[in-house]
Amino acid sequence: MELASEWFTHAQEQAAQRNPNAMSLVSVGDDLQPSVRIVLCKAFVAEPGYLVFYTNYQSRKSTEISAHPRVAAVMHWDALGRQIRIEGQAVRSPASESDAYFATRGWGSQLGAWGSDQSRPLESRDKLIEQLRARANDLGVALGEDTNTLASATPPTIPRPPHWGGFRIWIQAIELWVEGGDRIHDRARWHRTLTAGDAQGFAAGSWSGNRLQP
Ligand SMILES: Cc1cc2nc3c(=O)[nH]c(=O)nc-3n(C[C@H](O)[C@H](O)[C@H](O)COP(=O)(O)O)c2cc1C
Repeated sequence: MELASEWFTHAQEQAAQRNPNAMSLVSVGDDLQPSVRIVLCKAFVAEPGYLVFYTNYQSRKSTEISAHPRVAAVMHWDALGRQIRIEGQAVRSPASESDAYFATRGWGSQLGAWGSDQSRPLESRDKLIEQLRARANDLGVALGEDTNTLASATPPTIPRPPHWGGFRIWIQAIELWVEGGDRIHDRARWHRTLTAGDAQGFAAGSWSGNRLQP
């Protein structure tokens, strides 16, 4: 976990690519159909071993995770020749942590979290703008000509919507992959057991691991 966390930090520092904290996140529906999308990893907590991403709690991914908390994720830094694969279980972050992160976002992103019912059907782009303006109005935020500008000079205080927040992915298995010449890559995988603890965490067993053939 320490090494994986170092890789994650290194990729940010090197600005290895746009969104070096992007990861593909897989969830599974009731019909066992996996679905995948990119989300941004906002924290890599080596001890006790979880990742954090933020999203709409009513989105497809969140609905699937609520019913089936087992997820998989992958990060890939092409310029660095590195990949991290993760399997684990997702639980909602504590509300206080989501509040703290939400408060660091710009007002535009904060408003966006209120304005979009992520993953729901949409009649037209215009309807979305209408919805965004109406919700901004409900929050007492006056927008300018377009939705990217404010009518007032002072940035508004926008609270976190109850339907938006973080998930912690508790890591049960992790593989580090380093690109090698002639496809002779270097792979190692570690795993541990996770036993359900309190609502927001797990009791984790000790890690064991081994190298894998490329
Ligand atoms: C680079 C990039 C970063 C993204 N980051 C997030 C994110 O952190 N959270 C999020 O909910 N969606 C993020 N998205 C959008 C998701 O990929 C996806 O479209 C959205 O979450 C809806 O997914 P769902 O319908 O499966 O729930 C990102 C997309 C891209 C391309």
